[in-house]
Amino acid sequence: MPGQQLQHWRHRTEPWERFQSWGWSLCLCCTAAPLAVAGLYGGPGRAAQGEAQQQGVPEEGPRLLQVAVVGVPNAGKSTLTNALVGQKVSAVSSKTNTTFVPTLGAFTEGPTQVVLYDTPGVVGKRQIRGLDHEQRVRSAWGTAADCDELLFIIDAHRQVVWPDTRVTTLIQQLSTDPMPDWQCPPATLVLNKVDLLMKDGRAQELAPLCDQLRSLHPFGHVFAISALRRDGIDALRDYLVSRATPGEWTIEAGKKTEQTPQETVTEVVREKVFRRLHEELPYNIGIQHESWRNFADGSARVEQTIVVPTDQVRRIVVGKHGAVIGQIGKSARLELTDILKQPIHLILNVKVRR
Ligand SMILES: Nc1nc2c(ncn2[C@@H]2O[C@H](COP(=O)(O)OP(=O)(O)OP(=O)(O)O)[C@@H](O)[C@H]2O)c(=O)[nH]1
Repeated sequence: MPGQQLQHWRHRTEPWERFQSWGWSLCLCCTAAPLAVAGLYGGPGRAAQGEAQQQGVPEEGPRLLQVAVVGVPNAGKSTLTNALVGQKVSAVSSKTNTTFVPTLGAFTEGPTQVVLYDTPGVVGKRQIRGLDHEQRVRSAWGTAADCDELLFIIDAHRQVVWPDTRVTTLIQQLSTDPMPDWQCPPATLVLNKVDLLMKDGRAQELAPLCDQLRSLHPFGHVFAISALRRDGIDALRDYLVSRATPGEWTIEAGKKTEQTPQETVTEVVREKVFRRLHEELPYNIGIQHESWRNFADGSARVEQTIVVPTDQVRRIVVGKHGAVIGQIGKSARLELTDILKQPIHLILNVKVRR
């Protein structure tokens, strides 16, 4: 397809040569597509912009790209959003459906702002379980429909090892009808968790997968990445920057999210709860913000309540002698102190609300 380019993944810590043969096989898999080496993509990359600014080139007007990160549960949407933004804006856990509502994060490069919406995991109509689930899926597609660009992310390792027809069906639906009046924005395919394929020695299976998925939907570009290890993230960022068009920024300059600090605490606490207890917990657990008090030494006391549906779940979350909630609080506090750049004293309560 003219103009299409395949960005391929490059391992940061290993010499490029090691992956060159693999890169060529990807190139061959899409014969009409010129191979663009990660980092050499023709868009206005960071290096070029920095150079322009140094040379005193006058600043252009603002540019904007709104991007929806869409995929099945657990594909790595939140991990990718956080990696692109460069800050935790969305909860990540191995428990599926950690993301309840679209979460917004942004990064800026020179005159360009890229706003990312991390959406709840989408599934086919037949896999929807209950009204709540239907609303989450609908909100994901609704967010995508309003964006300029769609990143459709899949767990490439899983798809190679256990090919899942639900994923391929969803990709087919991108061109048709995930929701009424749907018009798919320009879509990019993101093959995530390539680190696991490398580990299993199955990286060569990415090329046929890429071919198969591109035959189901006319993806403009394909990126193979590891969101967890940040491999391929810079190339994807540069590509998104190159897609922006003139437009006013929607998030204040210098900010990466519109989340209030309270919401950031809630998101981090939620992630830690699900990470620590993923198999044991039901989904209907809420995190409620109670209070925030700043102290003269620059620290803050933040109190939140984990709302659980039964006494049994409360006992699981608290743990023996408070061990579990203690660990959750400690890891959340350390991460929050890092994100919010102020020492956080985190008080977590656990309450039953049926
Ligand atoms: N090995 C590996 N694991 C990853 C990668 N990206 C994400 N993960 C892991 O996959 C799991 C799911 O990641 P999330 O980012 O929460 O996935 P999601 O698509 O947002 O999930 P939902 O919110 O449930 O839809 C987590 O345990 C991540 O650490 C990757 O590139 N490599």
